[in-house]
Amino acid sequence: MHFNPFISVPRYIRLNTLLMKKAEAMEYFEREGWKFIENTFETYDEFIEAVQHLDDESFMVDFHIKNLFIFPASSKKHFASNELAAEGKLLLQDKASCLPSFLLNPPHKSTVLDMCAAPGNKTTHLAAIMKNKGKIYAVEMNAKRYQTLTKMVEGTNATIIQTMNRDVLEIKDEEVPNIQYILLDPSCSGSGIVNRFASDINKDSNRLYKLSGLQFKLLTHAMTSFPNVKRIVYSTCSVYPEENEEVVLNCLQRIGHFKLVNAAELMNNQWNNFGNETSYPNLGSKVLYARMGEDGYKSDLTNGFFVAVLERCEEDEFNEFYLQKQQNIAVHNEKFGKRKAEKVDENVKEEVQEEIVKPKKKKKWINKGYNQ
Ligand SMILES: C[S@@+](CC[C@H](N)C(=O)[O-])C[C@H]1O[C@@H](n2cnc3c(N)ncnc32)[C@H](O)[C@@H]1O
Repeated sequence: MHFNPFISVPRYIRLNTLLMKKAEAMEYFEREGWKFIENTFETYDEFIEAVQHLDDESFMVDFHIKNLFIFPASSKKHFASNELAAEGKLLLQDKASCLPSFLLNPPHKSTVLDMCAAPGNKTTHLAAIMKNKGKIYAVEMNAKRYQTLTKMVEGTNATIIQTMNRDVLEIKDEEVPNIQYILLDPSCSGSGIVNRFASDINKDSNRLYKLSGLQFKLLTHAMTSFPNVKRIVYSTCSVYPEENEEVVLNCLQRIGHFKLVNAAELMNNQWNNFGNETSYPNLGSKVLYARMGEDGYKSDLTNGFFVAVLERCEEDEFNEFYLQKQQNIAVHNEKFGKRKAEKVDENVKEEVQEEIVKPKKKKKWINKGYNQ
C-alpha cells in the first residue's frame, strides 16, 4: 500500500451545541476575519472539490454533519490555542471521528452505552445529538484515560453522561438497564491516522491478531448482553479489514439476530468509500470507510476510518451470514456425519471465549503472515 505523506486533512471543528448556538459560532468566526463559503452543493463530489480549494481565509459547513465546520489545514496551529475550544464550545474533532455518533443517531430520551469512551469525543457528540436528554453510560477501563474522559464530559456540559471506570466486558444489563443504542469504538491499530498511516508491509500481524480478538469479544458482548439494544455502531480508526469487515462478519456468522444496515443509504448515497465487496460479498458494500485518498481511493478528506451499523432483526428473522453458516454446517454434517450441530445464539459467548484462548487454524491470515 502506498500513500502520499503530503496529504493533509482540513481542520474540522465540531460545534458543541450544548454550550453555543450555531449562529453565535458563525458570528464569532466572521469577527475573527474568516469568510463563510455557503455550502450549496448538490453532490458530495462537488463538495469535496470545494473543500480541496478552500483558501486560507475561508471556512465552510460540512455536507453531512451540519454542526461541523471546515477550515483549511493551514489553520491548525491557530485553532490549537483557541479560547472557545478551551471553554468546551468548539471541539477539534476530525470528520471521520464524528461519523459513528452521526450514524448511531440516538433519539432524545433514549438510553445509550458507549463501551470504549475515552477521551470522550464521540460520547459528548452523542450527548449533543440527544440534546442532553436521556442517558448515556460512558465506560472506560484505563484509569488515566478515564480522568481525561471525566474532564471532557464536565467541560462540555454533557450532563446526561454517567462515566464508569470499568472493563465493559464485566458490565451486564442489570447495571445499565434498558440500553437501546450502543457505540463501540474499541482500541485498534490506528492504521488510518494520517501521520502514522501504516503500509501493509509494516503490519504487525501478532498485534493485529490480539486486537481483532478483543474487538470480536467486545462486539459479541454488545450483540448478546443487552436485550433491548436496537442499533449498534462498530467503528475503528483502522483501514485493515482484519479489524473491520472480518470482525463484523465473524460476529454476524455466529449471532443471527443482528443484521447489517446499508451505510450507503444512511449517507443518502453521497459518500465515496465502502468496504471490499469482492472479498466480503453482501457485506463490503454496506460498511463505510473514510479515506484520505491514499492508493488511488477517492478522498473523503479525513483520516482513515471504518464504520458498520447493525440493527436487531425482526422476530424469527436471522441475518444471511448466520443462515449461510448454518447451512454449510448442515451440509458438512450430512456429508461427514461427525461434527455436532453448531451452537446457537445463546451459547455463542462460550464459543467466543474458546476461540480467543485457543485460536483455530482456520484464521489463515495469521498463519500466512503479513510481513512477506
Ligand atoms: C479508540 S479509543 C476510544 C475513543 C473514543 N471513543 C473517542 O471517540 O474519544 C478506545 C478506548 O477503549 C478503551 N477500552 C479498551 N478496552 C476496553 C474495555 N474492555 N472496557 C472499557 N474500555 C476499554 C481504551 O482504554 C481506549 O481508551
